[in-house]
Amino acid sequence: METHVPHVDSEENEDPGAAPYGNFINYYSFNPPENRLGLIPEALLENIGFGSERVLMLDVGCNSGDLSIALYKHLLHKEASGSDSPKRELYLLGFDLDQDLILRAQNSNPFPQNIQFIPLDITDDQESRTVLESYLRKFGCPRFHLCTCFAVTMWVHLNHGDAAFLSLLSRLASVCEYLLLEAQPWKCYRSAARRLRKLGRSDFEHFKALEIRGDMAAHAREHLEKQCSMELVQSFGNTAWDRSLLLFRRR
Ligand SMILES: C[S@@+](CC[C@H](N)C(=O)[O-])C[C@H]1O[C@@H](n2cnc3c(N)ncnc32)[C@H](O)[C@@H]1O
Repeated sequence: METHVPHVDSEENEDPGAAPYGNFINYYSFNPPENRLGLIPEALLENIGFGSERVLMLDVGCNSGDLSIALYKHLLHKEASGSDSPKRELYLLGFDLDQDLILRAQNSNPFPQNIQFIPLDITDDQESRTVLESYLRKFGCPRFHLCTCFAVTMWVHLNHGDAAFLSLLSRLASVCEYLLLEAQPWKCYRSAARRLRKLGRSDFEHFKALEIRGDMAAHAREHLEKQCSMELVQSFGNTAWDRSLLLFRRR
């Protein structure tokens, strides 16, 4: 029997006119957390050497928090099984520029002691530095142990240009020991821009002028390795939307 599933192969096929920063209100109905979680080992934190100590995570552009929370549970699962309380102290700070999405994340947060969601625009240099440093200071940590940035780079790039794309990567590298990055491939940029045009709206401000184009994961890797003292340690493979999940570490 044939089932009719809407043909959605990337978020850019949704209406970017209504969500020009990728701030889709129903994101997880078409890209459920499992799509990414399936590629990420449950024992990731142990594998990268964070034994039983306190671990701080940062999730950049967390939307309504569904993936942040699912990832939090995923990474605790292994150790939590067989005992009532997880052995590890895991804290997660998720932020997004969309206040409504953050409100939803806050209202459905099952672990408010350990997970915090706040509104923040990563392209606001001063504010993001102040807010992230103040969070880290509370824990007496110089950096987050793990920063995740899923499907955000393209939106920063399209809306703010090449320099902002690179400084996003530099900023992330400067605040963490490990960075798990899912950068949207170039074909997604084209469909996001095409879709906007179809809706009769003008292009993303920077789309035509972008010089960084082509293999976006390779560009990100080059910048992180050459300019940010990071190195690629592992690729977890490609998601159903053909995006690679790359893990970098501070050298
Ligand atoms: C496509 S969604 C991805 C959500 C989530 N990271 C995931 O992959 O499941 C992109 C998110 O990035 C957020 N975003 C875009 N530009 C941002 C910025 N400059 N600062 C913070 N968040 C941003 C959007 O509001 C949106 O929620």
